[in-house]
Amino acid sequence: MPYQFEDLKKHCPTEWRDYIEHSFVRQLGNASLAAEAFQHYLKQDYLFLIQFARAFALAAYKSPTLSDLRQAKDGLQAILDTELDLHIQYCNEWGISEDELANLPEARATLAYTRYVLDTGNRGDLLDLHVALSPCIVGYGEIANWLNDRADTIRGEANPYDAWISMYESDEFQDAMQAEIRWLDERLADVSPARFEQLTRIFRDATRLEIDFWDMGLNLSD
Ligand SMILES: Cc1ncc(C[n+]2csc(CCO)c2C)c(N)n1
Repeated sequence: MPYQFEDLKKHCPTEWRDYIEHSFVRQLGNASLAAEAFQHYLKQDYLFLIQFARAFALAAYKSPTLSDLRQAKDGLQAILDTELDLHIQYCNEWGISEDELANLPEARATLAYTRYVLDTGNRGDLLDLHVALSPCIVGYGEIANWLNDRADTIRGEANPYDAWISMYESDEFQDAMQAEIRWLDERLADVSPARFEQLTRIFRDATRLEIDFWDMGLNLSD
């Protein structure tokens, strides 16, 4: 049986569930999340996205074909043209300028996750890098869908975090998630069991670092 993206998730079910169904996510959905926690998360996510933009640029650099280049470019473009706009807009509403954002110190969870992905991409090949990036791309799309399926999720003006959910449930992000899964399915089909084990480790580590990122937001840790 050839491997598929789904098999990566099957090899770390507990970590994947702890990431998707994290308390931060539940509270964001039912509008009970403390404003300070969301602010702390979103400010750190601005810094995170700048490093992740570099990781997608690294994927472009490591791309041998035009279609691989396009896949990397789509990720970079989504960060620069869509995702960061939401962060800048929320922060403007709170009176935080972009200059201030750019000069914030990085929390340890931000440093650990972003540098882990960049290092994995630097020393490994394009597949290692895409596997390291996949919990972020696929996870946030899944989180938006998971929240939408829950009865206690509050949508619209009654939830200050509605714009966040809307962004990740949008066709643009859902399509990007599907494109990433297709890209990975095609490459994973050819890997050996030993190589799959290596990739599973990367996937699990990146998923654990996503959990730490939610914890950082909830606990206001720096
Ligand atoms: C900690 C953290 N993890 C994942 C995302 C979501 N995300 C980051 S880059 C990207 C792909 C292109 O937009 C997506 C979906 C985030 N914002 N912050």
